[in-house]
Amino acid sequence: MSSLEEPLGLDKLPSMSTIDMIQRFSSGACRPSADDIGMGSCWNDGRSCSSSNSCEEDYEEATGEAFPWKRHTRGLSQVDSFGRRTMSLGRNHMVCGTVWDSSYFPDCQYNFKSNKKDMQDLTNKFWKGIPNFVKIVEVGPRDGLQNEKNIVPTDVKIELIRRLVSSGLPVVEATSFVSPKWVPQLADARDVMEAVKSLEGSRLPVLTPNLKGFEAAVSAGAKEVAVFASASESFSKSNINCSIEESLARYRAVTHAAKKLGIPVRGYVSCVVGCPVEGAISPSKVAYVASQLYDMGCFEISLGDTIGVGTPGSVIPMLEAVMAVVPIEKLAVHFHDTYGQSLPNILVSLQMGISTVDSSIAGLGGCPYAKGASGNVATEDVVYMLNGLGVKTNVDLPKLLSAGDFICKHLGRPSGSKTAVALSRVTADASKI
Ligand SMILES: CC(C)(COP(=O)([O-])OP(=O)([O-])OC[C@H]1O[C@@H](n2cnc3c(N)ncnc32)[C@H](O)[C@@H]1OP(=O)([O-])[O-])[C@@H](O)C(=O)NCCC(=O)NCCSC(=O)C[C@@](C)(O)CC(=O)[O-]
Repeated sequence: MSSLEEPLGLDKLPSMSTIDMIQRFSSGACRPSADDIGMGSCWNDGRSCSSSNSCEEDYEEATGEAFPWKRHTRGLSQVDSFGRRTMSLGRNHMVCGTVWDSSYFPDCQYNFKSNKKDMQDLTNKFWKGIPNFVKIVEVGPRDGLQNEKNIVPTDVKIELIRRLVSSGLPVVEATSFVSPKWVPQLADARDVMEAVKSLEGSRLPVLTPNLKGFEAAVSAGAKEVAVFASASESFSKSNINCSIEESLARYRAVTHAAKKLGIPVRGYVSCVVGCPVEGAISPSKVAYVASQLYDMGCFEISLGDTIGVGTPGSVIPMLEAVMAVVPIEKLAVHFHDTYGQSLPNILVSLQMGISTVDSSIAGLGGCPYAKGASGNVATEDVVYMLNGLGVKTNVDLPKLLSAGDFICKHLGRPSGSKTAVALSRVTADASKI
């Protein structure tokens, strides 16, 4: 089967009851232990990886508990505040000449209004496992721009990163120290990193496929890196020109070198539900690669549906297999939106207890070595959904929209974010009144 023709559903994977699993995972069974949260295994003893992360401070302030990324099941005592939560937007945010008025943000207008009893019932039924805070990892400057036909000028990349950082995103993946022959779009990685390395407020990891890339990244000022393996043998070969085992050996060398320097390493697993060549990928393969990355010291494992063929029917069994070998609080999800399945996939991931979500501004993205893959889920759409769920992200939506507007104007095409398109229509209509 061409993996882009049919959605991967339960019939392609071990049979499991979706509802049973959601209930199992939403019952708080996956709550992390107190000493095993966030980047607890990050090498930098004594370094609080959260030190430069303003959202973490807000999170601490909101919950009175130490960050990083401790997941909390929403308790009934929080129901009241949930009902009242809205985005804290000032009025009249300027977005590239557009007036973003908070009264036009639908999630303010349509926030759920109900009595306390109804809210408690709803919370019990559907939202029990959803975390209070979700860490968004913005991958647009890397995953987004690596796939652009026309190479984006360095100063535009730098300005995009600056805007994304100023929107409150806790992590903005800045670029890739890969071979410029393989990805010419990011050949200016050193210049980009040198220009953004002093920006405060967000962590700025970069991709490193081997020791050469790791050393170049560190000498350009990177303080965090990411390695990227695949659950598909064919994709590993086409993306990084080596087998899965060879890639793991390379990444052991990278994590070893990083450990000596106290640099945290994130691990990606791509093709977690489907591969453009091999079709469906078994959850056990994903679990194997994820556990290898975790065992070598990656502080977080991002599970990528690289070609965007997953549905909740295939994502749930995959997550269940990975959660059996890697603690849930160390997992992130990374969905491409080829079939428009990203938001449902994110929602079930949250219900299963995941609290880190990758996304890309304006839905930019795709992998040059994954034919047919479309962009990532748009960050604006993820923030809009999380705002609607009352989940905190600390991201300022108008500033995010402004960043999206900036890059789309540069690229000369409309945003891939439905939220951005809808809100720009709303404000355009309002300005005619
Ligand atoms: C891994 C390699 C380097 C192997 O590439 P290779 O050709 O097998 O490497 P090599 O070791 O034979 O070296 C060939 C040449 O590349 C140079 N080289 C070697 N390493 C580097 C480096 N780090 N930086 C700069 N140059 C490098 C090396 O010095 C040499 O230069 P020459 O002697 O010919 O002048 C190559 O295949 C590569 O760069 N691949 C990266 C492809 C890529 O970035 N793909 C997109 C990533 S997105 C993804 O994976 C999915 C993800 C993470 O987004 C999650 C999801 O969406 O699901």
